[in-house]
Amino acid sequence: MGTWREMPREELEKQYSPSRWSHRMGQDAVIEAHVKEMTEGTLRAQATIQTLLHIPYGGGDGERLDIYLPTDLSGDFPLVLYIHGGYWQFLSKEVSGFAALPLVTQGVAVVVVGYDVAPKGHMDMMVEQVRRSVVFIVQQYSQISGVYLCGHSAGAHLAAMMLSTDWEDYGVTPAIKGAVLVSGVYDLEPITHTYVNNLLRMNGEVAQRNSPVLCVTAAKPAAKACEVLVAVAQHDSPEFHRQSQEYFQALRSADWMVSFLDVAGTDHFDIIEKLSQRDYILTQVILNMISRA
Ligand SMILES: N[C@@H](CC(=O)c1ccccc1NC=O)C(=O)O
Repeated sequence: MGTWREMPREELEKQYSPSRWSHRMGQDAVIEAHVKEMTEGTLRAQATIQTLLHIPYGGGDGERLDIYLPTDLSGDFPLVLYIHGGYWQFLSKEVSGFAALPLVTQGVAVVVVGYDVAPKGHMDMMVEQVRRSVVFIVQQYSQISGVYLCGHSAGAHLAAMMLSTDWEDYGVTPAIKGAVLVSGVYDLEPITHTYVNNLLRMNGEVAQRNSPVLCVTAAKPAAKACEVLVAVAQHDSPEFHRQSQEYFQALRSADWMVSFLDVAGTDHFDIIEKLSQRDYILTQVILNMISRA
C-alpha cells in the first residue's frame, strides 16, 4: 500500500474510521457499546470512590475536571491525568472515569480532564485547555509525587502535545514521569483531508503546529526520566499503526525513554475500555511505571 497521500479519499476516510476495523461488532454497535461501557464504568467508579466532581481549572464552562481520590492522602501520591478521546468532537469527562477504580485502590489519584470539543472548541484551544489543567493540578496539590498522562485516541494526541510543551512558559515544572498513549493520532495532516475535519475545520497551519510528531523536542534532563508507552490496538487500521510507529520512532530518535506495544486481541475501543480491569495489560503498565519511578 502507498502512503496516505496516494489514497483515494474514500480509502483515507476508512483508515480514519476506527469503528470500521473492529472484529467484534459492526460500526454503529461498537460505538454504542463503547459509550455504554464507559458510562457504566464511570458510574461504578463514582459509586465507590471519593470524588471531587466538576472542579473548575479555568473560567470557561468546559474547563472542569473530576478527581477520584485514594482513601489515604496522608503522604505524597502519584496522579494519573486521563484525557478522553472521541476525535476532538465526541465524549466528555462525564463518561471517562471508568479507569479510576484499579488505580485509586492502589493509592493513585485519578484526574479526568474535560475540554471543549468541536465545534465549540478548536484544536489550539483544546491543547491549551489540557495544558492549563496540568498547571492547575500541580499548583493545587503539593503532595503529587509524579504526574502520569494517559490518553486515548484524540486524548493520546493531546497527551503527546503535553510532552512537547515548554512549561517554563507556564511558570511551573510539572513532574511528568510517564505517559501512556493509546491508539493516538500524532500527525494531523491526513485528518484534514477527511470527514473528521468537518467540525474541526483545521487548516494546514493549525494541523502542523498541533502535530506531536512534528514538535518532538530533544528530551530535556527531566524528560529523560519520563517513561512513554505508545500503544496501538491489533485491530486499529494500518494508518493508526503507522501513526503510532512513526511517533514512537520520532521520540526514540530524540532520546526519549519510549516503548511500543501492539495490544493483541483489541480494537480501537476495547483497548481503552479494559482499563477498568485490574489485570489488563495497560492497567499493569501504568501501575508498573508508577512503582518504578
Ligand atoms: N467515525 C468514528 C467515530 C469515532 O471515532 C467515535 C465516535 C464516538 C465516540 C468515540 C469515537 N472514537 C474514539 O474514541 C469511527 O469510525 O469510529
